[in-house]
Amino acid sequence: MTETDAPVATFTHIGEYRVLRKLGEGATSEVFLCRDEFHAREVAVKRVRDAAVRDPVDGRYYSRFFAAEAALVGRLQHPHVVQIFDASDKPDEQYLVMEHVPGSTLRPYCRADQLLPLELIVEIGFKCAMALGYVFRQGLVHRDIKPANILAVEANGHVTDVKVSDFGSVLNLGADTTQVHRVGSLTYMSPEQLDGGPLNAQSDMYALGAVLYHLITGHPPVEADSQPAMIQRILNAPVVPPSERRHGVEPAVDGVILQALNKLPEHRYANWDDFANALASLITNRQVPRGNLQAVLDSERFGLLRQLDFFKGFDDVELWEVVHQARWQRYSVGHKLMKRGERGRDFHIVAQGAVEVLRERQKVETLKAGMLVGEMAYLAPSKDMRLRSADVVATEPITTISFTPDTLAQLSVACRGRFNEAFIGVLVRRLHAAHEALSHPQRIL
Ligand SMILES: Nc1ncnc2c1ncn2[C@@H]1O[C@H](COP(=O)(O)OP(=O)(O)OP(=O)(O)O)[C@@H](O)[C@H]1O
Repeated sequence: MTETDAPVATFTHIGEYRVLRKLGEGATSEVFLCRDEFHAREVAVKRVRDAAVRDPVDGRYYSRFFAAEAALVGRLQHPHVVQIFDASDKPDEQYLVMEHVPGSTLRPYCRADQLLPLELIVEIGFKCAMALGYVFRQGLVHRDIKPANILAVEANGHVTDVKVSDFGSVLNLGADTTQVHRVGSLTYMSPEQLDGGPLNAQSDMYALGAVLYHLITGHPPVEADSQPAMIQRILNAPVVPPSERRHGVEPAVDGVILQALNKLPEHRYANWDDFANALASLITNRQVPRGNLQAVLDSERFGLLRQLDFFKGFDDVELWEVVHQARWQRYSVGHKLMKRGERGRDFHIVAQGAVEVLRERQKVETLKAGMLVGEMAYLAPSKDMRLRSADVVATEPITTISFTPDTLAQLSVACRGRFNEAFIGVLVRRLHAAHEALSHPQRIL
């Protein structure tokens, strides 16, 4: 649903949150943009409609859905999952306070006249698969993945990022309290979910496959005139390959999407990482046409970081922080990344290619992908030690990931901790090598 400019009717506050305007509404609730004065930030507050709670038939279900989502306050912290900051479950005022996502949802992009470029759809799929993998590792199955529940961050009319939202139907695999079964939206629902069978990560995989199918083709994978016919088709009818409905879709894309949509959960992906990797490889293997979205896609950056030794100790969430906070740059052969005698505190990690370290024009070292450049000046305890001691020149085209003390300071404490551990590892290895060289000088001759 798109943002509406409708004036807010009768109330100025929801709890302590000052209402600024309405953002959208769903079947049971309205969502408002509000000001959180205490944290000095704007938040989205989802307020359950009084009528929904009082509904004599479905009211208790709505309360359970609300409780399931409210139980996640502070629990899900992933760049592609909408954060839930706070909740109130007073009977007369039930609301959730969430991170505000500026943009809309993926719903408008399912319209045949508003389809997104293929590479962006695959990139969206990759981010959602990684996010749902994180959610599943917390013991949760979302159960209602659909375009309206994936928020799209938009800037200048373009989708730049996505965040999975609306955990009202979440199934907690580890909880022993009674949970509402048979929830979800029919169009994106897996056969086993329809059957009321046991649910696992594979049910959300089917739903994500159905969302991607809709985004690619402008049609859901299964369509029918009536609900019974729809159920029959979801259970039995083969899905038309996306390539038959959109020009330029390669068989490899069909393969990835149709595997997620397999009627049998055991024939889908074994785990979320496999699904995410299958999507990422469509981009790295150039099986989706490359437009001019951005030089390097986030999924490629993420994939690169995962391969680098320096980031071995980082978990997925921390790697995403690096993807978003670092300055990524490409340089051609001969570019001087650093000059001897210069002062500076930024440092780089070579992500692709190689550089040479030169002293008095003599090569002293070649640094390849995953190695650090300039970290000594960054780590130097005093100003006089911050002079660059060598020239560093690209000998191959390079991609660098760069940080300044300021950008590093914006990372989470956990992520900065990982950097410190990785720095210590590098320094110990260097000390060890110097020690070896001193004790066995012949080895370096
Ligand atoms: N965190 C957010 N930031 C910005 N807009 C949001 C946010 N959460 C929801 N919205 C907007 O509000 C609309 C309704 O939200 P949501 O889908 O969560 O309500 P709902 O009542 O649970 O819907 P339904 O039950 O129909 O799935 C969304 O479609 C979106 O436009």
